[in-house]
This record gives sequence, C-alpha cells and structure tokens, in this order.
Amino acid sequence: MTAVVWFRDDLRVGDNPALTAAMARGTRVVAVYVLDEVSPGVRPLGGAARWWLHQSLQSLRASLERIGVPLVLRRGAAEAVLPAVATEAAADAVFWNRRYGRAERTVDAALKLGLRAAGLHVQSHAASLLYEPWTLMTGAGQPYSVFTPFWRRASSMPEPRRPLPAPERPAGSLQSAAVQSPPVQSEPLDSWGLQPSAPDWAGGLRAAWRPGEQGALDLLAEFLDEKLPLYPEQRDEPAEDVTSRLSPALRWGEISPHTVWHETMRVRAAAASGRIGSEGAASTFLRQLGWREFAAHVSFHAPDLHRVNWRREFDAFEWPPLDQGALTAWQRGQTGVPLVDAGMRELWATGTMHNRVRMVVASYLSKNLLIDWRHGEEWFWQTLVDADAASNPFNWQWVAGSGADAAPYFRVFNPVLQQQKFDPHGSYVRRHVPEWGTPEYPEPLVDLGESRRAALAAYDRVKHAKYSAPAPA
Ligand SMILES: Cc1cc2nc3c(=O)[nH]c(=O)nc-3n(C[C@H](O)[C@H](O)[C@H](O)COP(=O)(O)OP(=O)(O)OC[C@H]3O[C@@H](n4cnc5c(N)ncnc54)[C@H](O)[C@@H]3O)c2cc1C
Repeated sequence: MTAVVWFRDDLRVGDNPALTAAMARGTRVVAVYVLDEVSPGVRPLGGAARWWLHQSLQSLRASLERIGVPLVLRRGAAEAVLPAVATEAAADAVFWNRRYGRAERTVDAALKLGLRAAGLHVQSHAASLLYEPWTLMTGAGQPYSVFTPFWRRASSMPEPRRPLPAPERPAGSLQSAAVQSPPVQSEPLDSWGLQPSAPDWAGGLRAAWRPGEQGALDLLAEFLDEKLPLYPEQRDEPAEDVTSRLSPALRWGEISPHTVWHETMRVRAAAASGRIGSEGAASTFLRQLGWREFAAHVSFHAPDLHRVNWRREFDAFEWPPLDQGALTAWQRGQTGVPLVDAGMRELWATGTMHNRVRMVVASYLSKNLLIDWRHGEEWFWQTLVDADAASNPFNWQWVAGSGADAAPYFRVFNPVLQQQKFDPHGSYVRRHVPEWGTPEYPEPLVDLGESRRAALAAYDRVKHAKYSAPAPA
C-alpha cells in the first residue's frame, strides 16, 4: 500500500496536515509536485516566482528524504499527471492540502471525483489559511467587504489550531515497503528551466533570500527575537529592516500561518511579564497576517480579481491609451521620482519591495501616470518572489480604489511627501538610486500636481456611474 501526498502551496514538512495524515497510516509515502502550466485558468508563474520554486523544491526534497519520502517531479495537466503517478506508485490513497483559486479548485474537485471513482481514498486538509474563506461570513451570510469587521469576527473565533510537528521517519518499515514497491519516475528539476540562465538575472535574489522551510523558521525566530518590539513604530520605514520578510515563505507554504500565529502568541505571553510593548506589537503584526486572510477571503468570493474590478462601477473608468514609454520608465525605475524609482529598482534587484513603497509606486502608476492597475499587477506578478494570486490583485485594487475596503480613489499618495515622512534621510532612496541628485538622474516624467488633478477629473466622471450587471445571454 502506498499513499501519495500532492504538494502545491505547502512546501514544508512541519505543520503539513496532508503529509502527517499520510505518514500516520504507516505505509509507504510518495510525495509529488506537479508543475501545471496548462490547466485552464491556472495563471502561469512569473519569473521571480519560478526562481523561488526551484530553490524551494530542492529544499523540500532534502527534508522529505530525511523522513524516507521520495519527491517525484512531473510536469503537465494535474488532472492527467496525478492519476498516472498514483497508478505507477500502486497507491491506494491520495492526500493534499486545499488551495483556494477557482481554477485550482476545479482541477482538485475533478481529481477527487475521478480518483475516488477509481477506488482510491482521497483526503484534503486545511493548511494555508487560518480561516478557510467560507467559514467567516457576515450576519447576513455574505462575504465580508470591509477588513475591520472581518478581522473582528476572525478574532472572536476559537484560536487557530496548533501547528503539527514534522513527522518522523518510521523505524524500519518504510525501507522494506520501498524495496517491494515500484519506483516512480521523476523529472530532473533542472529540466524545468525555472532558473534564468541567459541572462542569469537572479544574482540579487540569491543574495537577498534563503528559500525553504528552515530559512522561513529562522526568519520568524529572528523577527520575534529582534524586530517585533520595533515593528509598530518602524514598519513603514523602508530603510529599516524591521518587518518579517515572511511573505514569500507564506506564499509558498514553507511556513504555515498557524506556526507564525502560535510562535507570535508564545513570544507575546513570555514578554507580557517583562518586555514592555510586545503585546501591542504582536497584535499589530498578527493584524497584517489578517490582511493576508482578508485578501484570500475577498479573492475566493471574487475569483477574477486580477482581471475584473471588484467595484464594478470602475468598469466605466476611461483609461487613456497605454503610454508604453511611461510604463517602461516605471518598470525600470526611471520616472524621476526618487521614492518610486527606488522601489521599482529594489523590486527588480531583489524580487521584493517594502509595503509602504508598494503602495506609493502603485498609486503613482494608476493615478499620476493614469495606467490601468492591471499593467502594474502583471509586472508585480512577474517580478515579486511573493507574487500571490490573492494578495497581489487585492492590494493593487485597494490602491487603485476599485477594490474591497479600498483607499478612496481621491487618495493619491504624494511620493515626495511620503519620502519626507518615511525616508527622511533618503537612506532607502540612495541605496537603490545612487545617481539621485546628480545630472545623470532623470527629470520627472510627469508633474505630480497636474497629473493628480487629471486623475481626479477622470475619477469624477466615473464617481456617480452605477454598475448594472450585463443581462444574461
Ligand atoms: C500593490 C501591492 C501589491 C502587493 N502584492 C503582494 C503579493 O503579491 N504577495 C504578498 O504576500 N503581499 C503583497 N502585498 C502586501 C505586502 O506588501 C507584503 O505582504 C509585505 O510587504 C511583505 O513583507 P513582510 O513579509 O516583511 O511583511 P510583514 O509586515 O512582516 O507582514 C507579515 C505578513 O503579513 C502579510 N501581509 C502584510 N501586509 C499585507 C497586505 N497588505 N496584504 C496581504 N498580506 C499582507 C504577509 O503575508 C506578510 O508576510 C502587496 C502590497 C501592495 C501595496
């Protein structure tokens, strides 16, 4: 007997309910990761995400080996690949942790039916969110559209379950089972071409990150030990390194939100007796995790979030024809606005950008340059190591004004004031834009005041538009 564990956005062995359940049977366990870029509606990964995935799979393979579980890599439509692997492995059971995108759920539902019809035991588990998106609803049974009541409701629920320990290698039995069972062919990871080669642009990513479960656990420990007390005061300052940097690890499931939650609560409880301020700091930090939950909730109930305005009245917004030159200048960090350019260059070099600066560059693109937020969302999708199918479009729409609980459209971030407030000494800007203040630095692409007024005028035309859903065909 063999159990197959299908890994997806849960590239870890600790607190992995599907893996734990499979190991608990005491039979042989085979892990599989399917690179599925062909199933309808599944969004192909961006370049930085592909780089991360390569490193993370290497790390997962090593962790699984230590508990006697081989990792099989296959490429193709999951609906065909997974049953094939189950057959090759002579499996009688398949386990996975749930995912929440519509296309992914369609694939998973079809597989569950098909595998069960073929006589296999199929079990799915909750692992990637503290609250599955359908478990928190308003009193009227509707999805939440405002963060504060959503988080209040979440906070009134029983505490998220405790993380599960990493399963251990069972003594003896697995080896003999493995010898008797057919080996399952795996594709070489290198053959997937996830890493850039010509040119190799990933040097900055390698320098900035250590993908994999151990790297994530170390980041969390370092954050809780050293940075948490500073977090409430300094988390908006991009020059300071006081945020957790856990977003790619959470995106790929190298660490579970349950682990982050309970470790933070443990530190909070320990600090309550001594270190002043940690209780509030812990709540501030966990509230950010709440935004991740809220983005997943909103996206679950509005699955085309990267394409469709959440507030449909924004469909009437008349974006001017795309100015490709302006978009390219923004992407390359050549707008002549120091904070925007610093952010965009940080993104290109390291695969991330500080949250405050993400808001500023998104506002600049969608309002000062009047470029449709979807172009910015797509660029982030390609370049962020934490590119997330829910959080990325959710936040873009939040800044653009078309999203759930969004900043009102007329809130145009002024990048000069934002720099004065959050990078007053210019340390962050200078780190990424060394030629700032020299003749080599470009002139501003647009006048901030004029472009702001033009954006507000465009918004005025849509402000009173009412969305009426298209009549059914
Ligand atoms: C335009 C735009 C696009 C974004 N795209 C993404 C994305 O693709 N993936 C992504 O994970 N985050 C995205 N964010 C949210 C946020 O910028 C990052 O999560 C954060 O900068 C990650 O740094 P950190 O891990 O040090 O955060 P911390 O401050 O340490 O926060 C802890 C965790 O909370 C979560 N979190 C914090 N803020 C948010 C938020 N606003 N929305 C959702 N989750 C949040 C993240 O998982 C983060 O790791 C985006 C924000 C903006 C404005």
